[in-house]
Amino acid sequence: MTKRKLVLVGNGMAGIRCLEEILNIDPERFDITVFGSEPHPNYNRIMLSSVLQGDTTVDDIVLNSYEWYAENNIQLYTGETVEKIDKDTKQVFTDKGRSVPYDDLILATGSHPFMLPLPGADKDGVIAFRNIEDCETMIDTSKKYERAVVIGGGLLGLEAARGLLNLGMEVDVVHILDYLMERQLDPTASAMLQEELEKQGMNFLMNHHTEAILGKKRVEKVTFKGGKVVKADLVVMAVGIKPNVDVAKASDIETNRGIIVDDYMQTSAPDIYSLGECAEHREMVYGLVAPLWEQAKVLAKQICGVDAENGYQGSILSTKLKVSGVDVFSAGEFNDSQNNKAIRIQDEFEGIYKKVVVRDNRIVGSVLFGDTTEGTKLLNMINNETDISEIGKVNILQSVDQSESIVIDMDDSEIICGCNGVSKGDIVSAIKENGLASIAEVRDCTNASRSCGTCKGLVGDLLEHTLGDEFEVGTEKETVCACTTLTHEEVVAEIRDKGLSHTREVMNVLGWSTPEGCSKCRPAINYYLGMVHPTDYEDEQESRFVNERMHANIQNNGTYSVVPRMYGGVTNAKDLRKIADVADKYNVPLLKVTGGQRIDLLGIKKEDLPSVWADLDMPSGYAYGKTIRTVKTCVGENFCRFGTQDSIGLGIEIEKKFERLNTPHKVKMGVSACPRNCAESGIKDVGIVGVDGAWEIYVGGNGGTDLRAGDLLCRVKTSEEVLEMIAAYLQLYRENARYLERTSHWLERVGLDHVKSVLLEDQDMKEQLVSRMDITLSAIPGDPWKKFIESEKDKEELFQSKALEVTKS
Ligand SMILES: Cc1cc2nc3c(=O)[nH]c(=O)nc-3n(C[C@H](O)[C@H](O)[C@H](O)COP(=O)(O)OP(=O)(O)OC[C@H]3O[C@@H](n4cnc5c(N)ncnc54)[C@H](O)[C@@H]3O)c2cc1C
Ligand SMILES: NC(=O)c1ccc[n+]([C@@H]2O[C@H](COP(=O)([O-])OP(=O)(O)OC[C@H]3O[C@@H](n4cnc5c(N)ncnc54)[C@H](O)[C@@H]3O)[C@@H](O)[C@H]2O)c1
Ligand code: SF4
Ligand code: FES
Repeated sequence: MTKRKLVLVGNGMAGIRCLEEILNIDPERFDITVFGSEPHPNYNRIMLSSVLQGDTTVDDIVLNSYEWYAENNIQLYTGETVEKIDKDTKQVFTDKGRSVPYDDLILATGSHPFMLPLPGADKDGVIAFRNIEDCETMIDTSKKYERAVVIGGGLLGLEAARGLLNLGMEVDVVHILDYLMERQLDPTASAMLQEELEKQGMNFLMNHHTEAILGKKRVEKVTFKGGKVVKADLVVMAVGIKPNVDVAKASDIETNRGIIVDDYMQTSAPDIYSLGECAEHREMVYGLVAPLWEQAKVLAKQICGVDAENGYQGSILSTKLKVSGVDVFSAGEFNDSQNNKAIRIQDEFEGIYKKVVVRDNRIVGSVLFGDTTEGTKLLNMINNETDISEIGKVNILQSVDQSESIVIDMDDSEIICGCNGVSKGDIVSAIKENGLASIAEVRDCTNASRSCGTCKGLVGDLLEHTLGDEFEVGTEKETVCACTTLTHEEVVAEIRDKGLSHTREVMNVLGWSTPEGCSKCRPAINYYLGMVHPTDYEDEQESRFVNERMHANIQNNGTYSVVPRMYGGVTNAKDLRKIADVADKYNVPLLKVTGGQRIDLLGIKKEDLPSVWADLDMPSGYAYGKTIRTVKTCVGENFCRFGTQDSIGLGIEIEKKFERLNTPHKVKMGVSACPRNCAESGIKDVGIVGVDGAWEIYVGGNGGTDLRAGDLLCRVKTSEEVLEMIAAYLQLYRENARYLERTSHWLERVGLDHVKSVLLEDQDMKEQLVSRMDITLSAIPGDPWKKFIESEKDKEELFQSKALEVTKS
């Protein structure tokens, strides 16, 4: 039987995916010819952001090598554009004068980036961000020039801006509206995103209408309505895309915004089909990859004469911003409306916001910020229209979190990794056939989880489900960040083994992919170096989170909150008067007693911080640090009729001993003098409870998002023993936890039994821990507020230093 001639116009993600599906169904059916305007084989366009951000290379993003085309007998013409189709004689004509006949034709021509028709838009240095060449232009430009302006605060603009920052450029992001990513986020998530990105060093020109691009041959300035002018050596336009309908239009195939197709991807012309960003289905054109996988499946069946059942029914959109250190997910209907109700969780301390939009007991949309682990699961619930009436509404996010059954119940054809179109069936067979045992191995073999990472949880569930007991949760290699392939543990081991002593040295010697590191790895390395070399490492303030560098907590309106130290939560009339005087003098809008029994002065202007500290003349309460925060105490034996122990005395002693100690994450403690637990010792990182003639020590408690009751570590008789056990426990945590891992998570990871075996059964080890803690405590510098009050130079540096502005604090 003679093969049918299939011509594919567009050598991009949608077209080639469809060919792969066709080859799976019936590899002998067609003689295939592919035309692509770009001079490359098919590559993963979505990974261009990662190339720009320095996380991967152009070579690594090729999806189908030239060999793949050859092996499948596909005639590929790269760098050649099809200009016209003759529907009567069934031929295509290219810009190189070639004509090729077809029996079936697929148009997968993608989109053109939208370029604002501004005066000066044709100058050198004005580009889009769509292909490998754009990416290379940005990388080259960053070697010679300093200032970039990105127009458009959508997904593409923000990913481009992050990449340019990584390349060392100063970046202004111009956005026409007053909130970012309005097509994906509600105003709350958008405001949180902007704040995080500002901390990373992005400068936003919100509500700005670009008017012109100035310069001789090359761009030099950008001007805006209202007269504002900014300098620019590079302008990247990221203001949306328009479907590429050029060849369809030139060939009288019906188009609207895109090439109009029916549910079987058939255009108005016989034997001509279309899919991907250029296709318009039920008045929708898509700008994301997930719909392409579904369209490719339908079209492959249709063109191979296999029953495509109901055809393509449209897709629910979901996106995730690919910016290192910022987790943002959005799916479906995310805005409030009359018919929808929303469930929201917002944790301002951890910078987490989760919103699930529900209609008629079905989830119809979601926005996640700060923690996107539930993204793919929620998307599946949206797609499957899961009835949630049986799930307590308030607990829905938790329920989603705990749901193990989603992957089990999924069909083999359902997509686990939307970015790379990898189905459950693909992953399960890869695990079985290749003996894969970790998410990294699945990623290397199937591409699942290679891009945005949202699907990692589901891939892990699948591994667990497929391998059963052979899969150990937590054996996953979790790298510090995308700059390195090393885990936290490996980095610490290398620092110790190789005697590394500076952040830059760690990055150089350990082969970091980015010379400056990023907002995830720099604070972590800074912490590890200080932990390993307690007496001689000079803390690198530039690698600290903004709150830690400013020694105050930045608030949503840009002012700061100031919390002075009150050991054990005890104060006196003199300190209260000073606080009251400061409140009057600086018009402090809010004075608030905190959960840790301190007084918080909120709304302090940045420039007033040193004088407020001077007037208070009290030590810093470190309410902003990855350190010992507070030791909360109950009144205890001095006043309470139930108290049998001096909880206040012990609490103050603990706080004085461990104050200013650097820890992987914040540490909160509590001392209660009886099991009534008025100081909430049961939900503290370290909680002490007085019982008849003894103290019980609880560890790993947490009163935050992941509420956890502490585990009883031991019971000791004296306050000296309490102090010693805390020293050993905290040192064990400091040496073994990953940076930004709370004690509760660390304890769950390593297990209480392990901690007990070290602290209670190995006296030698315990003594060594205590001794290392003593050395560390002896080298802790004095109060930071005092330093700024006493030194004009330090004060100046506080406001001027160009420190790393990092994300989560
Ligand atoms: C930087 C960046 C990051 C992105 N990140 C994400 C993401 O994280 N998640 C996500 O879902 N989506 C993302 N996208 C969008 C995603 O890449 C696109 O939706 C997807 O590539 C569309 O595939 P396509 O095949 O329809 O079009 P394309 O990939 O654009 O392929 C079309 C190809 O056809 C060629 N062509 C056009 N006309 C002709 C012709 N007449 N003759 C020959 N060849 C022709 C074009 O040159 C092009 O190579 C991103 C896009 C960019 C630019
Ligand atoms: N992570 C991802 O999923 C990802 C990443 C990059 C790109 N993409 C896709 O690539 C395509 C292109 O992305 P995009 O961000 O350019 O498109 P977009 O349409 O999503 O966003 C464009 C943004 O530019 C703003 N804008 C429009 N005109 C402007 C002007 N004159 N000045 C300033 N701002 C202006 C809009 O308000 C909008 O927020 C989209 O389909 C997007 O979904 C996706
Ligand atoms: S914990 Fe016990 S001793 Fe302390 S205040 Fe409460 S009741 Fe009194
Ligand atoms: S869903 Fe983005 S990498 Fe899998």
